[in-house]
Amino acid sequence: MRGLWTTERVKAAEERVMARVPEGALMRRAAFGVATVALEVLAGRRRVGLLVGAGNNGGDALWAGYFLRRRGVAVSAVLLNPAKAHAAGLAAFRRVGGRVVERLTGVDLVIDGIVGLSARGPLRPDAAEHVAHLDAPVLSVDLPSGVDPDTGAVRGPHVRPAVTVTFGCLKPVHALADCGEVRLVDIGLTPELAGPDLLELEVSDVGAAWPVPGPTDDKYTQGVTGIAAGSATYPGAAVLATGAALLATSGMVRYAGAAAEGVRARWPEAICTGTITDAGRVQSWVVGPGLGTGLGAEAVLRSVLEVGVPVCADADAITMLANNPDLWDARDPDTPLVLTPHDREYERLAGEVGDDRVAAAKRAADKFAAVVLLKGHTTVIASPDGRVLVNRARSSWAATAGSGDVLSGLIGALLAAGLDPLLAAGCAARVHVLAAELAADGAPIPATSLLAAVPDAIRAVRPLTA
Ligand SMILES: NC(=O)C1=CN([C@@H]2O[C@H](COP(=O)(O)OP(=O)(O)OC[C@H]3O[C@@H](n4cnc5c(N)ncnc54)[C@H](O)[C@@H]3O)[C@@H](O)[C@H]2O)[C@@H](O)CC1
Ligand SMILES: [K+]
Repeated sequence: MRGLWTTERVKAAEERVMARVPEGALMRRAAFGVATVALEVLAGRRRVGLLVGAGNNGGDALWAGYFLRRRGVAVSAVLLNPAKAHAAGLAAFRRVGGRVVERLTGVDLVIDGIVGLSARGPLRPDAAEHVAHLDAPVLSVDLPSGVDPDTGAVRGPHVRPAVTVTFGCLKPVHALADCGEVRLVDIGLTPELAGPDLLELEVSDVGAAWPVPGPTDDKYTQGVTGIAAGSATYPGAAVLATGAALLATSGMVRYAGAAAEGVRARWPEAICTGTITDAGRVQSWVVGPGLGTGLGAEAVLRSVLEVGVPVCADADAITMLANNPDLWDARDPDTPLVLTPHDREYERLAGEVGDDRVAAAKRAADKFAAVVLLKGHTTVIASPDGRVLVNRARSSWAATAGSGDVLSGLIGALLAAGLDPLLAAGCAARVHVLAAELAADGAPIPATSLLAAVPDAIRAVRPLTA
C-alpha cells in the first residue's frame, strides 16, 4: 500500500528534519532530484525554462536550474514576483549563467515552480497567462500549480504536467488529481512521518487479498453472495450484478427478485428465487441496482438489512435510505454496510459533496457507520474507523451505464468471502477499473464487455506464483 500525507502533516515533518540539517540542504536535495528527472525527460535536448513563483517552490525550481546549468543545459527563468523570488536560489542560478527573461520561448521543457504546498486556489492571472502559452511539456515541482494540494480540486487555470517530482512522501493531490507521471525524491522525511492520512492499494495488495480457493474449500466455504437487484422493468442490473459476483470468486451466488427468469437464462449456475425469504443462507447481500424505490423494494431492503450479514447497498437502495430514514432502523449497526453512491446519490444521502471528496466520504462514513465508496474518476473509500483508500483510474471507460451494477456485484462477492469491508470495496474498485481498461483498449465499451473482462483483470492483479 502506498501512503499519502496531508500538507499539514508534511510541513510539520519537514520542520523537524530542517531543525537538524544545515540551512538550505533540504531544498538543494529536492532540487537535485528535480534536475535529475528533468535530464531524463530532456533525453539529450538542452533548453529548459523555469516558471518561478514567490515561495520555496520557486526556490526549488531555481536550484534545479542551477544544477541543470552545471550540466551544460541552457536555462532561462521567468520570475513571477521578482522582489520575492528565493534569494539564495536566484543568486546561485545567476552565478552559473542562468538567464532571467520576460517570457519563455523555444524551450524543450518547462519546470513549474509557480506554487507548491502552501498555495490554494487557481493560478493568478499573470501565471495563468504564461502557462496558457506554453508549447513544451511541463515538469511540476511538488505538484501542479493551481491544483489544491489536499483535495486535488481544480477551480480555474492550472498546470497540466507530463511529470510531477515530489519530495519526501506523496500528498493527496498525487492520487486525487492529474499530475502526469509522479516521481518521488527521498529527502529524509520518512522517519518523521507517522501513519498516512490516505492509502492507495497497489496491484500486489489487491492480488494478495483476492480470495482463491484452497484444497479444502467447497462452494459454501468461499462465501455465498445474495443479489437482491433488478425488477421486471430493469432486469439488466440483476444480470450484471449476479454475473460480477459469479466471476469474482468461486463461491455460490443466490439471486432473489423479479428478474429471476432473465438471470437464470444468462447465468444457469446462479440459484434463482423470487423472494429473499426463499433465497436460503448467504454471507452477504448486494441490494439496490435496478430494484426500484416503491413499497415492494423498500420491503426487500428492510429484509436484507435485518439478516445480519454484510450488505453492499447501491443505487435505488441508497435513494430509499435517503428518502426514508426509518429504513436505517432495520440495520444492526455492527453489521458491515458498504454504500456506493455517485455524487447525486451522495447528495440525497448526506448533502453536497463539495470540493473535498475525501472529507465528504469521511463525513458520510461517520454519519452512517458504514464504508462509503464515493464513485468518480478517483474513487474515494472511507471507513468509519478513519481509514481512507483512494483509487485513481487511468481512463474513464468505466463511466458507462450498468458499470455500477458490476461494481456492486464484485463488492458483494468479496464481502461474502470475508474480506474487511474497506478492503473489499478497494479491491473491487481496482479490479473494476482495470477490467474497463482491458475491455476498452482504446474504444468505448458497454458494461457487458467490462463484466466479461473481470477474469482477465483478476489474473492481472494476482501474483504469478500464487
Ligand atoms: N519546507 C521544506 O522543508 C521544503 C519545501 N520545499 C518546497 O517548498 C514548497 C512550499 O513552499 P512555500 O511554503 O514557500 O509555499 P509555495 O511555494 O507553495 O508558495 C507560497 C507563495 O505563493 C503565493 N501564492 C499563494 N497562492 C497562490 C496562487 N494561487 N497563485 C500564485 N501565488 C500564490 C503566496 O503569496 C506565497 O508567497 C513545497 O511545495 C516544495 O516545493 C522543498 O524545497 C523541500 C523542502
Ligand atoms: K508547482
